[in-house]
Amino acid sequence: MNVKEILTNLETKHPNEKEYLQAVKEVLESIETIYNENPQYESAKVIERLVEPDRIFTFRISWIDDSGNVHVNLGHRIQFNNAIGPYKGGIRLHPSVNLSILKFLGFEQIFKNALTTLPMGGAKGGSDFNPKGKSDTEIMRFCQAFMLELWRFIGPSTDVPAGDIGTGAREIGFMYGMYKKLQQENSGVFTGKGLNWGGSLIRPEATGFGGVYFTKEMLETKNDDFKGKIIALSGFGNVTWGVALKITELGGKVVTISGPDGYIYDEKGLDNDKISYLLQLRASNNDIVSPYADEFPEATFYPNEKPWGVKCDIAMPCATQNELNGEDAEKLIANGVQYVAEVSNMGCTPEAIHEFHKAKILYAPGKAVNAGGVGVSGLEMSQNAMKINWTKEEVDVKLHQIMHSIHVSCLKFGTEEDGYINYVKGANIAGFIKVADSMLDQGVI
Ligand SMILES: NC(=O)C1=CN([C@@H]2O[C@H](COP(=O)(O)OP(=O)(O)OC[C@H]3O[C@@H](n4cnc5c(N)ncnc54)[C@H](O)[C@@H]3O)[C@@H](O)[C@H]2O)C=CC1
Ligand SMILES: O=C(O)CCC(=O)C(=O)O
Repeated sequence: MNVKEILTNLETKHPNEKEYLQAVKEVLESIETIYNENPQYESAKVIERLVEPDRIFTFRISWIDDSGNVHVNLGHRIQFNNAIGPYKGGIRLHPSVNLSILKFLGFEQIFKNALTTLPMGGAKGGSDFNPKGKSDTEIMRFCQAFMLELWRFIGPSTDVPAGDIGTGAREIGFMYGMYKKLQQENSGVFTGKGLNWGGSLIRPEATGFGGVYFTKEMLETKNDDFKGKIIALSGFGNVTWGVALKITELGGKVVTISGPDGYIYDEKGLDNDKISYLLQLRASNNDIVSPYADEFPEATFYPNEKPWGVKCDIAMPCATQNELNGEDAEKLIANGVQYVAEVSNMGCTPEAIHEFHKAKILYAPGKAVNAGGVGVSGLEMSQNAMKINWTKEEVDVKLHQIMHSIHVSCLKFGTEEDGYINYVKGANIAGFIKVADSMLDQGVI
């Protein structure tokens, strides 16, 4: 494989898809050596087949707001690769959604899902619908209209969507309700469902909890733990909530959260009441974090700034892609950061990752750190298929096993000669080998 040549071809074909090209470049650079050492990959054109989605569905969504006005949005589902199992991945509802963003997310999802040890292929979907300021009935009408198009392409053994930015239990409920009405079946076609109708315990917490379990293993490579550590988080959504909850339980202190309007510094740290308040803040649909400082006056709100200038031991981006850049990384390093665990998908830019690697700071990518979310989605699928419910403890044990196994894979493929762990390389190689070998087994299709 000639990485440069493949990237040049992709850039020519998809010139405006910068996030997708960024995600592909990172994976190709990580796997280049192992790929070229195994000529069977080249002769089966594994990479050329892997970098293009199996198919993309794009559709118009028309819906009516509470005042009777008609709105039109675009919806998409990218079914990227199903070599190891049914297509699986979340649905993002955010005005920034476009094909480049969904393709990068779907591409990352292939390797992430492979790392979980469970049989799930990679997919992603979403719409440029903006949930900000919408009423519950408007969200319901949008979700129903979205599903009116998507239902024909998904199914419990074909493609199983779930949540992502802007899609939580409420939206999954509305989408699942419409799917069921159209398909006339009550099956595990979504994950992240409500507990009363087929959901799994711990799925809401799973991305955050899994991220913390993975970070705990990173710390343990240096005989370290969370006790007394200062942690900077971004975002205030589902993932930030789960991460904050588990870190606090393990004795760490979360001092920042953030939103598109700026960041909050809370020197005393988030306690359980403050963490519960995050759920309220997210459910308000205003997408601003500043009300936290009104509710808890000991905290300070810094408008239009990111949280990466504060002094912390561990940084965990939890909001969106490319939210931590090279300059942010330099600031974190100057302030003594020791570990960076990316919980958002592709939260760090290539320049930031370069800075962390150069400074030998342990940095792990989203596809490893946040895989607990889709991991527990896989466990939800298993429970649905068996028509049983596991207890909280049973799910949590399995989530620990999944995160431990991902960490072991990263060590196996990412440990360098001097002992430094390159988690990017480790996660990409481990995920790639499983998918590529499955593609070889199944012939050219
Ligand atoms: N929900 C899940 O199970 C999983 C989520 N993730 C990733 O975690 C991240 C957060 O997702 P959730 O917490 O589920 O979503 P959410 O909708 O609950 O929260 C998203 C947070 O990110 C912030 N945000 C979104 N877009 C932004 C932008 N353009 N600029 C600044 N802030 C922005 C929002 O203000 C909010 O605080 C995303 O990168 C998502 O892809 C990854 C794995 C699973
Ligand atoms: O639970 C899932 O199926 C997917 C969650 C997700 O979208 C992700 O891992 O980025």
